Amino acid sequence: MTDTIFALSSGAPPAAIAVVRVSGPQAHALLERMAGPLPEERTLSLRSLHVWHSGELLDRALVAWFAAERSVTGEPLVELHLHGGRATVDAVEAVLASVPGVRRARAGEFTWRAFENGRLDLVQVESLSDLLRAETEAQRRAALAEGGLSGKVEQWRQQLLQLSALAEAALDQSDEDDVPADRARIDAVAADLIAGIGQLLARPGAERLFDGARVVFAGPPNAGKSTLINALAGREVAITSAIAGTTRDVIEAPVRIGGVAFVLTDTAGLRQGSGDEIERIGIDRAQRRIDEADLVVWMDERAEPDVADEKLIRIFPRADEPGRSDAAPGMRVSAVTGEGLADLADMLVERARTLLPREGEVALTRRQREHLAHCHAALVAFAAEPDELIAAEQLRLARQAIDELTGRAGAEEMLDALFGTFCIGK
Ligand SMILES: Nc1nc2c(ncn2[C@@H]2O[C@H](COP(=O)(O)OP(=O)(O)OP(=O)(O)O)[C@@H](O)[C@H]2O)c(=O)[nH]1
Repeated sequence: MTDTIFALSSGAPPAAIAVVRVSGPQAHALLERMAGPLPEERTLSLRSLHVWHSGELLDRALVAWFAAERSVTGEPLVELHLHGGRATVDAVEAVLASVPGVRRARAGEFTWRAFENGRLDLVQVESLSDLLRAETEAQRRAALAEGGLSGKVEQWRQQLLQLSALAEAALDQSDEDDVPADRARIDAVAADLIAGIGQLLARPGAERLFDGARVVFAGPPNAGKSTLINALAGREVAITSAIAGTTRDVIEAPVRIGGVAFVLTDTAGLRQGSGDEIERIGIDRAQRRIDEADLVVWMDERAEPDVADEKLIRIFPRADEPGRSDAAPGMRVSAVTGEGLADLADMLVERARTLLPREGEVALTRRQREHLAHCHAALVAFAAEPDELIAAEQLRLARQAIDELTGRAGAEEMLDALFGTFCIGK
């Protein structure tokens, strides 16, 4: 029999209220034993909780229970809203744990059960995972929007099933010359699917939102890269010194600016013809970072950047220093006086937003994109395939890709990785 699991789901002690959730076949019986006859379903009711064998009072708490058909886990579920002191929570948990077949939940186990019981599909689990780890406003909104993806995918799956049925019927009829295959309808459904999925694939992905837009600061030794990163980050993240070549490797600082996540990367100064082997390796790495960056803050007024326009931000650093030319290209910035810092921050946010999913729009994670891209490719191959048997195989591949996307066809490793991101009690 399935274990009944419990966990503190919110309000780590000491807190005003600590919610312990209990899910599994014994959940309702446990509540009855502690609190007496079950109150109305899905309604918080005040009850005294007792240790049933000794009669000892555990807490006066708000309790609620949910039938399996209406619970988030798809199992009998109970919530105990306890007074959030350590001793109260410990005492209740100890009583629960003393019952055979009842144990503490592992990380993500409530969500896992919801998935197993068909309450959530994998796309919904991912958006929940994103919501729980959202740290910026943009991430929170995107995770909520992601919730809408599941419905869209289900609609595509239905269309694919319809397409498969049509193609199957056409295959059966192909020997009978007098019955025209419903080719026009097949083409229309396929074209619709290809367009819809293609549109979503063309949008910026969700990973930048969570991983942060990658900004590389590039320029000669002593340009003030590390000092500028520290000023933007509002803390010491990079080593600064007056000795040219201080930053020998790459230092990354995850920061939030204007509600957007960034990773600011300090690179070794791009000095040509450096004699020092270690410094040269640092410079190679810097070049690679520039190639991979979303945005490059170029801090060298004497050299022309070898960086695509759409990711280039040119600044004129250390602008406060006497004798610095007024005619140099780029936005004047001083990490010391603060001149131009707010403008630079605004520009970073503005440029980063063009790389990020638009607010409220569904954005795909890497995993989702991969499966949808497979589905899309199979559909395109299907539409172009004259041989009906090969075309049917392409449709099967498209269906498989969708099923992998929603978790109907399981890839165990991926499930482990995903559920590993949840905390205990979720
Ligand atoms: N006056 C003034 N000095 C600055 C400014 N930014 C940096 N400096 C000074 O310039 C020197 C070099 O700064 P860093 O931030 O270490 O320069 P870097 O580009 O990271 O140097 P490398 O690590 O060698 O590539 C330090 O002495 C800083 O204090 C600025 O805006 N104004």
